[in-house]
Amino acid sequence: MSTAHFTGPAAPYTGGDPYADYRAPSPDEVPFTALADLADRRIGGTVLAASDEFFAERDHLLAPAPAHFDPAAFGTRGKIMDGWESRRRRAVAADDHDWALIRLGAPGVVHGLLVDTAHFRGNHPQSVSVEATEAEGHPDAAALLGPATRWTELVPRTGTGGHAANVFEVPAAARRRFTHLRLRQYPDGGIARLRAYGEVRPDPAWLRALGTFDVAALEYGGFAEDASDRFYSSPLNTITPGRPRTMGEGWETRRRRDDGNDWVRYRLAGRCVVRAVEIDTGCYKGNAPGHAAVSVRDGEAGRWRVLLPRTALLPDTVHRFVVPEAPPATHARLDIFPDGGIGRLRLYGSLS
Ligand SMILES: NC(=O)NC(NC(N)=O)C(=O)[O-]
Repeated sequence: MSTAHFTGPAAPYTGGDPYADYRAPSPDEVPFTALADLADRRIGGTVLAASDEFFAERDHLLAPAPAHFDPAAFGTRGKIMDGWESRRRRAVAADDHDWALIRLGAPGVVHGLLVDTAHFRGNHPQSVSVEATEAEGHPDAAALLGPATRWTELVPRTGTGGHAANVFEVPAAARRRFTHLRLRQYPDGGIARLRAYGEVRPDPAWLRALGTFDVAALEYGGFAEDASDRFYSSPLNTITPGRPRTMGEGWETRRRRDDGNDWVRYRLAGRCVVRAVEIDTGCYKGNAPGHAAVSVRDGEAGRWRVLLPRTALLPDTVHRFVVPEAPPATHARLDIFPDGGIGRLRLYGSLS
């Protein structure tokens, strides 16, 4: 069964902060939003095709930042909207709709979806549905829309609110590995963002062929399970691809005023042996941690064993450490002393 939070139509924008009357459930009501967004552009998600994008391009759907609204921005086609927006259909039949095809950045099991209609007030869809498929290789839009593709329903056609976070839990029967999504909006309208929260399931043959890879990386099935502090940014940022370009693209904690230290606990791609550790304090110049340590654990109940003892860090630096002899591990823990920012943590190793 799908859990829908229908918030109804939205009121017109009357000035001031456009998010002041945005409707969203609290994070406690939708725990799946703490999982990784498998459609995220930063790990390779893309919108392959859409039936119509007259008012606003489909690519906005997967932008990582919340949708922006400038009341004064008009272009030659109408109001400039930060989302995917189709034209108004005329002579609408019951099943008429617009659609978009999304390739997930990382294949995986989707636990819940967010169809965000931020700033679409009089022009949000009346209802939406989402399906998913698991495809081999790199099918294009024509192949995905062909008769050979088997689609599984994640969200049945459900009423959507305007200027709201429309969240849907995926039923247990549909919690399988998928590579692509089809988002439909009935009969037409605008959607600011689509997020597909879940667990990454990489291709095991690819990991076997790689041999040694970053076993903490989100794209290979790593995850930041817990952290001492999420004040400025998410610890998930530390395991995303590439180097951080700004402080906002890493994990930064608030200034501690006690004797403790900040930390992140990671679940690794599987049971692995780590051979090399990379700690990147990229972009953290006045707020890099003084020191860091890395420990690993084998299984949920395993004992933490030190992989990299407490070591001094420099600001804005990629630090590389070869690990002499590491035990097999399923989890890792990064401790920073006392607080500060970490751009990336890379744990190079192989599945054991
Ligand atoms: N004010 C609007 O946004 N109107 C139209 N949309 C855009 N983007 O201009 C529409 O008809 O939905």
